[in-house]
Amino acid sequence: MLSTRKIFPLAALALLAVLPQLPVPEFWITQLNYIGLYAMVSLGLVLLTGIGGLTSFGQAAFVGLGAYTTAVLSTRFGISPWAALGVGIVLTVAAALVLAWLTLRMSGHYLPLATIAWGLSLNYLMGNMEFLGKYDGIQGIPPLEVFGISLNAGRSIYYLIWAFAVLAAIGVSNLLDSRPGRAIRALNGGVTMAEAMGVSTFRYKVVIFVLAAILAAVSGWLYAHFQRSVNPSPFGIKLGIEYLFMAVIGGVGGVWGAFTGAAVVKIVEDQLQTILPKLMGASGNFEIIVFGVALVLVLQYAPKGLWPAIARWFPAGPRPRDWGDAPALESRSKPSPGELLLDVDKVRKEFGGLVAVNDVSFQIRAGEIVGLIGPNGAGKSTTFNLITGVLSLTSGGVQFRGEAVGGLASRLIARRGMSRTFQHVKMIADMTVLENVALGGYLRSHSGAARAMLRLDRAEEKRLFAEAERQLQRIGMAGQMHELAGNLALGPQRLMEIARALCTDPALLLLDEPAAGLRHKEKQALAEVLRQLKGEGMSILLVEHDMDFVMGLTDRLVVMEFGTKLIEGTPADVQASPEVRAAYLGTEH
Ligand SMILES: Nc1ncnc2c1ncn2[C@@H]1O[C@H](COP(=O)(O)OP(=O)(O)OP(=O)(O)O)[C@@H](O)[C@H]1O
Repeated sequence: MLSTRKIFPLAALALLAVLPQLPVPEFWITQLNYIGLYAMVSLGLVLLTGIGGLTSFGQAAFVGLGAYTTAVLSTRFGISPWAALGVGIVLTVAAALVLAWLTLRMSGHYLPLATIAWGLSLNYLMGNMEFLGKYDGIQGIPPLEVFGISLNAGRSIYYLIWAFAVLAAIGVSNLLDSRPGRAIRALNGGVTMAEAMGVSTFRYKVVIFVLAAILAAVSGWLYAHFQRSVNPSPFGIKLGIEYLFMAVIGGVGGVWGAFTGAAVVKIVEDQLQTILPKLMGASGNFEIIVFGVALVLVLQYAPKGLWPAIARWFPAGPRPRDWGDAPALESRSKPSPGELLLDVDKVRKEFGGLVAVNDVSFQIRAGEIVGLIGPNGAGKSTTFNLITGVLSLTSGGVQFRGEAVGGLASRLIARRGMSRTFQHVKMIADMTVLENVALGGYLRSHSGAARAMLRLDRAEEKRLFAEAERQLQRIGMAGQMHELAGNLALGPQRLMEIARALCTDPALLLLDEPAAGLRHKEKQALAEVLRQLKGEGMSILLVEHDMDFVMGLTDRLVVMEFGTKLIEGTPADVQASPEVRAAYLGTEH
């Protein structure tokens, strides 16, 4: 039986295919052509802005690059439009790489500003270069040919436009449901978690920026051969902003939001362009005002855009469990019990004049659970972040399995077998528990974006889901694997983070205040899971504020106060220590 989830896209595809054969007025075919072209560009923005959290106002310039490349090459040099498409894509990738290289390492507003500058300058270039026909542009662009058929009418190029648009949508949705897709979806919540899972966040930012640019350039190429002429006006900053409108109004969270947004904006814009000047009694682009107001309203009342409201009618079922017989992922050689695993040697961190961690040393041997405790502000989290590479050391060193890791990026430390959770849970709230945990298997798998888009990664995906399910079983959460992570209570969310860390196949598990904010019952469940992991031979470093929680659980405790190691010993030693009592009583009660 086909579900409504499957029937809807098939019906939409069938309708798209027969429409030009029906007596539909030419006007609507033209509208649909524009919607397909616009949707491709806003699809790139869904990937870039909605999923990856990066904003670009310069997509119209990439459309222009694709359009002008084919216009120049086909009219001035007689080069085939298909070859010109290849050249356009190469130029686009080169321009996108340069922009990405310059801006993506910087945080904040550099990318939006750089894309505005890029959009303005390219548009200026188009409008002022003799060679590009200045503001008149280039006319006489030949029609496209496919298998000897000339696509010289709206109804014939329609098929090519929509073939590209549908293929792009399928490629992007395949990408989002894959190993690189999970890494891309992790970008939006900041880079720390993704890096801790071994993801090079810079690389994926570049990947989505380049992909979005390619989608825009292909749309521009189709546009040029559909219009048969180009001029600078559709590639300016106004359209750059309009593409963002489309993505936001339709819904930046998913592929079909791009199509919804393109359709709504194109159709409403046309109507407004005829109605508003009549109402106002003057000519002008009054629709911009309406769009501005609409955008504010959408952001206020439907921040996820219009598509999620439509998608409610087609609820997705749980992911079919087809990984039952998938072979296990490869695992690393395990340290032998008692082997020196982590050697923290006089690590120091200064923030300006404040010494947050003052030459702290301790060791962890394989099979131990060590607790790092101390009152608020003692420097526990900073020490933890120094070990995991989130912060750089002022001085001192960290050795892991005999190898110096101090100063390495956190993703390189993760690669060596340290895996962590976070004091404030970091997850992808709109992904299922299973998918969140599968992100932990990132470093144990290899498929890249191209394989994912072509769906060549399914065997590896099965192995990843099988591993994620195994880790969820290990912590007793297999029953919740299909739930959205954001819908879980804090206790299960913290356990899910532990399963995600276990999915990396760690030699050492680092837990940052795992019991913080948990209710008594949830703390008990967590302690039970940690005891069981210890029973299985897992080595754990636990940063914890709650003394009672660590007492019954750890082999050894390192107590910090004011950035310095106060004492190290068994829980009994620590409990009996007058200094520790003073530290806790003095600062807390
Ligand atoms: N990025 C930073 N810049 C400046 N000071 C910082 C920074 N991070 C931490 N500190 C300071 O370093 C000291 C140690 O902080 P840290 O968060 O490591 O303590 P903690 O023991 O983990 O405390 P808590 O239990 O409250 O998390 C504090 O005085 C804190 O204000």
